[in-house]
Amino acid sequence: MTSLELHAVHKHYGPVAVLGGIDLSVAAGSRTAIVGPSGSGKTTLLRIIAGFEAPDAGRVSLGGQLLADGPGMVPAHRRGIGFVPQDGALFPHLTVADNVGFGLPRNTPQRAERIAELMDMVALDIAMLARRPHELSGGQQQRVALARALAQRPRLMLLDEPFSALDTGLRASTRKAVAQLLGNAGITTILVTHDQSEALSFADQVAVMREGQLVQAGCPLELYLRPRDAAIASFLGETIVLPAQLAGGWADCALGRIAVNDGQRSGAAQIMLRPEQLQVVQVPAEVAVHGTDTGACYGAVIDADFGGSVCVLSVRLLRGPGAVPLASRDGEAWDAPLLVHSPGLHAPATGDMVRISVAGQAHVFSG
Ligand SMILES: Nc1ncnc2c1ncn2[C@@H]1O[C@H](COP(=O)(O)OP(=O)(O)OP(=O)(O)O)[C@@H](O)[C@H]1O
Repeated sequence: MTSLELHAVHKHYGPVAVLGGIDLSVAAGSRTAIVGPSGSGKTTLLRIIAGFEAPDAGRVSLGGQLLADGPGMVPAHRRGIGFVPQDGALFPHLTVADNVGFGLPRNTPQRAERIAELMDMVALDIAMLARRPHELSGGQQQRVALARALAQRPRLMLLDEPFSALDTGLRASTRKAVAQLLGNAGITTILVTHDQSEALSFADQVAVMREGQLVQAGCPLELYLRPRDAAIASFLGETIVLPAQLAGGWADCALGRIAVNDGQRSGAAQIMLRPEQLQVVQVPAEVAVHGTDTGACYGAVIDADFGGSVCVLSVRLLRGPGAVPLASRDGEAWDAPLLVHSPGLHAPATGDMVRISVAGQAHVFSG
C-alpha cells in the first residue's frame, strides 16, 4: 500500500528552479532515503512534504489524503507528520520530560506515563527526564528529538540528516536503533542524508536527486549495481568505468573478456564494476610479463593504501596478451590505474605484480 505520493512537484525560489517536477511513491511502513549533492533540493522537498513550504505546482498526498495541490495546502500541524531536524533542535531551557512532552497538552490523560513510554521506545533511561539537553550526549539528544516527534503518533516521520553531528561509531548504532524502532512501530520514514552508505544501509528505497530532479529511485542493491549513469554510480560508491565492446552478454575490455548484466546490447559501451568485484593474487614478475595464458589479466601495484581491514590498491594494467587496453569513446587509450579493495592482511605491496580476476557481472550503462 502506498503511503506518500508526490506528483510533479515544482518549486522556485525567485528565478531559480529548485525542484523541477518530482514524482515519488513511498510504500506504507517503508523507509526511503533521499540522497544527492549539496543544493540538489533534498531539504526543500522534505519541507514541502512536512508542510513548512508550499509547492508552486504539483500534488502531495499521504494515505490517500491530499496535503498540497500547488500552493493550496493542509497546514503542517494538521498533517500528522513528525520532523527531526539535523541538530535535534531541542529547547535548551526545558528538561528532557518537557521536550518529549512538548506537543502533549498538560491535561493529556496519563501524560507522565506516555512520556515514560516514549523514553522507553527510544531506549533512554527515565532517570534522564529531569536533565536538560546539554547534560546528554549527542546520540541521546537525537533520541529525545525522535521521542518528541513520536509523541504525536505521526503517520510519516521525516529525518533531515539527524545523525550527521554524531561521530562514526555512535552514528552507526543510533541509525540502527532508530531504523529498528521506526520499523517496529510501522511508521513510514523518509531520511535525507549526504552519506551514501548511510542511505544504502538504512533504506528500503533510495532516491537520488540531482539539480532538482529525481534521477533514479529503487532498492539499495539495485541502485548500487545498476545505476542509470556514471554520476549516480560514483555518487553511491567507488567505481571502475571502462570502455568496452559488447556481444552476447560479454564485454571485451581492458580486463579481458568479462560477463555483463545486459545480454541484448552489442557494440561500443561503457561498463562499470565496483572495486570489490576485482580480486588480485600476487604472481612472480616473469609470469605477469611473459606468461602465455591469454585469458589472464595482469597488473603492477603502483600504490597500496592500508586502512585496517581493507587495503585499497592502485593497479596499473600490463599490456599483456589478455589485457589489451581498448580505445575509449574519445579515442584515448584507456590506461588509468584500477582501484582494487583487497583484504588488509597479506595484501600485495607497491611494486608487486598481480593477476586480476573479476567476480560477478559488469553493469552496462544505458545510452
Ligand atoms: N528559502 C530559500 N530562498 C532561496 N533559495 C533557497 C531557499 N532555500 C533553499 N534555497 C536554494 O535551493 C537550492 C536547494 O536547497 P536545499 O536546501 O533544498 O538543498 P539540499 O540538497 O538539501 O542541500 P544540502 O545538502 O546542502 O542541505 C539551493 O540552491 C539553495 O540555495
